[in-house]
Amino acid sequence: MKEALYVKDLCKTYVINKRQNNVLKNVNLTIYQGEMVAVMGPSGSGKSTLLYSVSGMDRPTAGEVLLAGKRITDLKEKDLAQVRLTSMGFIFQQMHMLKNLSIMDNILLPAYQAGGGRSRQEINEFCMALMRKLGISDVAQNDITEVSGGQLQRACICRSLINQPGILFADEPTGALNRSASEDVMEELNKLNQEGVTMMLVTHDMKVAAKCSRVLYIVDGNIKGELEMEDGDGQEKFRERKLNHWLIEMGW
Ligand SMILES: Nc1ncnc2c1ncn2[C@@H]1O[C@H](COP(=O)(O)OP(=O)(O)OP(=O)(O)O)[C@@H](O)[C@H]1O
Repeated sequence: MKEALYVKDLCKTYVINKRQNNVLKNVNLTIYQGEMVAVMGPSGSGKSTLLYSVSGMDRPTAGEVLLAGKRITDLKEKDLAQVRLTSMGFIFQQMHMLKNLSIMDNILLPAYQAGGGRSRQEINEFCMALMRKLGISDVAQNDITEVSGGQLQRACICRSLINQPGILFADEPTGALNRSASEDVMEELNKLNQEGVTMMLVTHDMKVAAKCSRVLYIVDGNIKGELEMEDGDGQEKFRERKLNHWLIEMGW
């Protein structure tokens, strides 16, 4: 299996008023292509910090990160921004969409910014296909205030995929959604994963994590354990029970 993300001895320390807060302490992990990995753990354990540090949204204090075999830890900001734009997709709980643009224009923007070999027509057609796939083509021309939370999150997923990234990072992708919208969004993410999109997502939601192929449990800046979900685990309820037992063992 090919490595999508390789992380070695990753440390992140925040300094506030001369006081050091060692949030990540020598984290090691590998995510293979095609995996869907959930990161769980208590509040303040460093889940979001880990996601931001491995995805180049934030600079780690020490350690190295390889994206599809390429070291990104010491890239200059401009080069790192290009890697983020072209090789990574991001989905957040708070959807960072631009207010004066339509849903479709918000999705298109990163593709126009990235340049590359695709013509505007190719990009537009790809965008339309993504919106059809995620079931939001009928709201393509709506303003971002004229759609539901679930539709907006689907638009964010389209935007995260517009540059065909090697890996998707998501921080509480269903955190702002009600149960039914959350289930729909997870179904879409699962489908994308089955089509080969690699994902790393932070979640507090057991139902969300139970749909992933592997779960990492982080405590106080270290990965305390990991649970592999076997294909044969099949049934949703069975997976949830298996995860629940394991989380209790982890001290959740
Ligand atoms: N930009 C920052 N500057 C200083 N400290 C920060 C910053 N971001 C996070 N921290 C601190 O790092 C620690 C871990 O925060 P982080 O957001 O990674 O935790 P988390 O596990 O994602 O928590 P939650 O589940 O509550 O979202 C916390 O003590 C937090 O206060």
